[in-house]
Amino acid sequence: MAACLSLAARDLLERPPRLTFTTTELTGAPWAAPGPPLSLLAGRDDVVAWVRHGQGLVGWDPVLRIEATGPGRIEELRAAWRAVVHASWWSDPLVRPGTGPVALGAITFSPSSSERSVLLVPGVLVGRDARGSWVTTVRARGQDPDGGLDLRALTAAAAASRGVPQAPGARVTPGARSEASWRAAVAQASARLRAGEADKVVLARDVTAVPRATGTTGDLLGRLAAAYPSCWTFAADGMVGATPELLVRLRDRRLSSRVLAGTARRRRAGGDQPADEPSALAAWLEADPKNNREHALARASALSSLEPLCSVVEAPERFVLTLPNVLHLASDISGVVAGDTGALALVGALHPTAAVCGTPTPAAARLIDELEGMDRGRYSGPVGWVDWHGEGEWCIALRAAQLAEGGRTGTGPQAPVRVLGGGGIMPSSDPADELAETAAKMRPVLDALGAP
Ligand SMILES: C=C(O[C@H]1C=CC=C(C(=O)O)[C@@H]1O)C(=O)O
Repeated sequence: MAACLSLAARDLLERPPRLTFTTTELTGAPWAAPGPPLSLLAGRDDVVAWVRHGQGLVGWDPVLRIEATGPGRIEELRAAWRAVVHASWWSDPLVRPGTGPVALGAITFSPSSSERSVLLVPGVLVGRDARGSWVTTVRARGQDPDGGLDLRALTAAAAASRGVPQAPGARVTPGARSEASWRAAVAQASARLRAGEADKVVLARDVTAVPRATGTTGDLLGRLAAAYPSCWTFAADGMVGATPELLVRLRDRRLSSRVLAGTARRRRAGGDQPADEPSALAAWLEADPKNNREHALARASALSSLEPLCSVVEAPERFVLTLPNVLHLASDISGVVAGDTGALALVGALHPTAAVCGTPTPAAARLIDELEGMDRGRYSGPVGWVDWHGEGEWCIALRAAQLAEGGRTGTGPQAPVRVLGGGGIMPSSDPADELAETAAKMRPVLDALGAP
């Protein structure tokens, strides 16, 4: 395994590393059967992942880490990745989304976060789409090509797919603030919205989960993906989760985005109480004025950010997205991108959306700074991947957690895990109800850890 080169995006521009990427098609039984790619991460820490419905990308052994902070972080990462691609050689007989040079990244919500925004180039990246599987290996130019990946061993690992171990169980303790103090912040936010400071603000909170036994990031991801197959299960630099919200997908100049805002939580069966019936909850959600107003604001703000960048934008009627823990009002937006705008430039134009910040953006961001009382880190920031010609797929890091030490080897999910969740606050919000909503949004990660 080659050492990982860690560079600030700005410094990298002067002298980008010269990498060689080799994509090879993976054929044969294990690559066609259900199982890979996520099963390849079983037992591993320090991984990257982007998987939905059993397809996507999983990688390990990072060779390059590009870091940026501050208001220019997205643009700096974009420029640095472009410089890396320009300085690289690659061989890619497949030329499909996700083949050839690819970097995965996690970007902070706030420009003033003390955490770093990163793009990571894994030394081994296995991909799978509807047409088949492949692996891309990366080495620094001049590095011994024979020190590369043993394809037979990789295929044997894919064939020996083992089940995901049970969740270890975890103890949950308060994060930056207690539940009572978060409810007080929601009450203050609603009062300030009623006074006209903004239309909507999204407030989040965190809890700390301490697993009761050692586990690995790969196993945690396996449990998340099994429970939430329609969400994007992701991992980059220890930021992990299973998010339902697509910020932007850019493929062949066509853009897609899924805006979510407005939530009904599903209660499980308990005692003699039956579980909530999704169709009844959906009907309630579709008729609820507070949730509809919240969704309309998020949808309008996404459309106004995208319209200047696209030659065509389409946004059919909103619909209800049903997940195991919650239901959301959802709008799918599609468009054709004008000019040569890449995925990271679109991420920069869209972030922060009204689904994670509020509206109008500057007033909502100010309320978050004043009332939330914590650094969100990469939670509710963009997470995703970018390829050699700037296309890719980026979601919003929701239903997510930050593992300690970036999830690096030896610090897997036994070390404290910071789990975060938030909700759109409106003038009429009920603090207790908003708190329960954040708890429902934390369930994916807490269940994957086995927390009660
Ligand atoms: C901020 C979160 O969810 C956002 C996305 C969907 C619905 C939301 C809501 O109804 O409040 C939030 O805007 C979160 O999951 O932490």
